[in-house]
Amino acid sequence: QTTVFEQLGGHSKVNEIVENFVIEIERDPVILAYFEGANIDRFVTKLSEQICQRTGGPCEYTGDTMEQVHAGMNITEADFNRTVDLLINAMNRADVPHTLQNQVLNALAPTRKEMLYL
Ligand code: HEM
Repeated sequence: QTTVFEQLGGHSKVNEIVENFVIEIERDPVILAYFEGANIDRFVTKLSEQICQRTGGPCEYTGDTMEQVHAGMNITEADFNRTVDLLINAMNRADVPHTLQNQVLNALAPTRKEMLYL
């Protein structure tokens, strides 16, 4: 059976989603505020790895834990949901079909409880 990663179309589509996601973040003043001082190149690399790994692709996530990364940001539920909306916009702009979008979101959903209100 094929993985979600394969159904997406592999690395190039994951990279396209993440690049679009960064553009969406840059357009959203509320979420952009969290990224002041962040290393965007590193964010792109590590998030791509993580999406690849969690969707069943041939990658190993080499970044810090979700708790470590997001600690001190005090991310609210509303801002978490707002960020998910930006990711959905990014996937729409990358022409990812909706059923597949849901599978990507399901693959990332477990991270939610690892970063809220830390
Ligand atoms: C779908 C949920 C999310 C996932 C899977 C995720 C994943 C990641 C990953 C993989 C990194 C890079 C880790 C590293 O550098 O080792 C990162 C960094 C970051 N994330 Fe998230 N994230 C999520 C949601 C959020 C939300 C909701 C916010 C804020 C509203 C946020 C703010 C940040 C910031 C500011 C950084 C950069 C930290 C720095 O470079 O100092 N993330 N995230």
